[in-house]
Amino acid sequence: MAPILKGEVDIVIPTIRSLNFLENWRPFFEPYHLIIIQDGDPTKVIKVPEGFDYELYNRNDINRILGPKANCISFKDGACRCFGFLVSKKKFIYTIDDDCFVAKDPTGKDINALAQHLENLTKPSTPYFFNTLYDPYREGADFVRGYPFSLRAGVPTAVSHGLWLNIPDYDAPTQLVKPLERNKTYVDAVMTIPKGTLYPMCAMNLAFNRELVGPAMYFGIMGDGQPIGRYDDMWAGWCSKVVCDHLGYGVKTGLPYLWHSKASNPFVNLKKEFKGLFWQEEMIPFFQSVTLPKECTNAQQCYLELAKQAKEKLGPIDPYFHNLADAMVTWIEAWEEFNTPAKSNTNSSESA
Ligand SMILES: O=c1ccn([C@@H]2O[C@H](COP(=O)(O)OP(=O)(O)O[C@H]3O[C@@H](CO)[C@H](O)[C@H]3O)[C@@H](O)[C@H]2O)c(=O)[nH]1
Ligand SMILES: [Mn+2]
Repeated sequence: MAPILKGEVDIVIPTIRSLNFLENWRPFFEPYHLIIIQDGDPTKVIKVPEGFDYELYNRNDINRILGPKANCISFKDGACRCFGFLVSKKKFIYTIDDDCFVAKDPTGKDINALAQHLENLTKPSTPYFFNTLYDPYREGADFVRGYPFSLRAGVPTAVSHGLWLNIPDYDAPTQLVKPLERNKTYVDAVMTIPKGTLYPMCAMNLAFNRELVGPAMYFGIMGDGQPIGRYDDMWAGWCSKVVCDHLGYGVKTGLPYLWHSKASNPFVNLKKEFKGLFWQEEMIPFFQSVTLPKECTNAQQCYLELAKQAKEKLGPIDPYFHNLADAMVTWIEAWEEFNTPAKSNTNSSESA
């Protein structure tokens, strides 16, 4: 079978380890283009398994390409992945971590996670009314009795959030008290997260429509030099959900699963997450109450408005939020620069 939407997808991988996991994904990823963000020491040479089509950026490349704007891209945190979203020219992004492997469905068949994400993204979402049989557009399902006919066309899907077998995406305190917990439950469902409901977005197995929501998929300033780490995907998830709700786009969660073989250390994670564990109790109410003016009609405009409101409402918590709001503005400036047709050549350090 021909690979689905071959020319319209980039796979973005942040890595501070190795890319050996790609061997496991070869049958599914080889037809697609990879954007690899090498985090940490830029002098380290990382090997990309033979046969993959890729471009690779290390910190020196990011600094050279973005100049002063490079300070909006995190160092020593998986948040660096959003540089790949910025330089991509494709409609769809699939992003995955380097400690994730192909999972099996209950029949023992290998799951093609990317294919399921593309299926989710190319079919509508239903954020305004919940369908009790979950995704009505899946084969074998439909809208149940009592579902408003006026809403059955759905809305465009902007985000597809996949899940994880084996090691779940727990915060450090939960990991510490449940070191042996493993997720063995495969739930065969895809559902739209209702309008007005936030969720903890994990970037381990995530796909999105870059044209609809790319500017809102900014992973913040985390890691080296920052008081917080590992809240990158949470921040992007809250921002992008608010933007999707405002613009009338859908966010789905559920299938596909992959197999996460956790490589991060919960004690190290606790140090990185510590402030976030407190701050999230104020960040979330901010996102729950934020409203965007009707004049904001695209993701860039929404995101700049969010930056303004975040500075005003979250700034009093800690000076970090002032810097984060400034970085959000820099990100949009970079997005506009890179997403105008004349500025497409980034000269990555390697390509195949
Ligand atoms: O400094 C770093 C640390 C990590 N990376 C790369 O980022 C991904 C995820 O890292 P890791 O597997 O260590 O993290 P987990 O706790 O298992 O995963 C979740 O944490 C999230 C928050 O960052 C992440 O999105 C979740 O999936 C790997 O590819 C690392 O190599 C990095 O580039 N720099
Ligand atoms: Mn991991």
